[in-house]
Amino acid sequence: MTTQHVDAVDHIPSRRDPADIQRAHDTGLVATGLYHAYQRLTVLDLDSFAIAPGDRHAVIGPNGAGKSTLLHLLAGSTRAQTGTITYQGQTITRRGTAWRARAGIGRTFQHPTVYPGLTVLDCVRMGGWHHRHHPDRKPLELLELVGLTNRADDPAATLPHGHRRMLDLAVALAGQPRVLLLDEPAGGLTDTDLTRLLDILGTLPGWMAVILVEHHMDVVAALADWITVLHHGRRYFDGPADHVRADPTVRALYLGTTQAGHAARP
Ligand SMILES: Nc1ncnc2c1ncn2[C@@H]1O[C@H](COP(=O)(O)OP(=O)(O)OP(=O)(O)O)[C@@H](O)[C@H]1O
Repeated sequence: MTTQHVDAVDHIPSRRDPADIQRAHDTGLVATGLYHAYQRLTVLDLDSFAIAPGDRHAVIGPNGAGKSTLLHLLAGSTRAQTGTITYQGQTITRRGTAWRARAGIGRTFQHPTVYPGLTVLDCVRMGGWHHRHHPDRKPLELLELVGLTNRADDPAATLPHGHRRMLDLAVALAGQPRVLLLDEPAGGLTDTDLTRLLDILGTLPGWMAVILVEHHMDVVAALADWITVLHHGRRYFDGPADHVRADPTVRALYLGTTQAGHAARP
């Protein structure tokens, strides 16, 4: 792929409506001036990123674009080197993952791991420990949701990859997130689990904000109302999901074809 055209694009501003951004500032999750580098490699350089309750926001882009890094910074598992993150109007830039999880920022992982030695059911209980007196769904209900009822008493470490991914989702939901960060939830799923995932995503409560990092475009299409395209850590494009998915430049960039170097950015 010819990337010169893309590399020349620097800090495309978000097209989000200022009213939506204000709503995100007041009630959602907002990152401003986020920058992260590994040694001398800049992996994320975003002027702003905002999500309000009820938003369904996908982040797509080629491998290495910085998508997971953005989720790590929002979840607190990686400390932002520069920038500010606020949640419900409060600055949380220096808060750790446990604080953010308790506050309502839940996540799944690109490479889900399980608590060693715990059963599948206990993993879900652990995910909801901070709501144990007021669970909105019982752990067994969540296992039923993700299709793992018959594995409840098995050691979680014995689950195959796709089932670990579904368990990871149940663990995240047990934490009753108000903002749910999903890192490639469809990766490696069987068709059956993929169908189940789409069903689950379709039933998430309307007030929940979801940030979806995903390569599987059917999943993006099913969930997202807004898409940000990252490339080399920068916003290459963002807009309503149907506009972004139809855009030939984005398609070319995302698919890694040579057209990306020649098509004009809209
Ligand atoms: N711990 C690390 N140390 C050094 N470089 C890293 C580290 N984690 C990520 N990177 C690099 O940062 C860049 C962005 O990685 P990131 O995982 O955020 O990309 P991504 O868009 O999620 O990619 P993918 O779609 O392949 O998961 C990549 O070049 C990656 O190799």
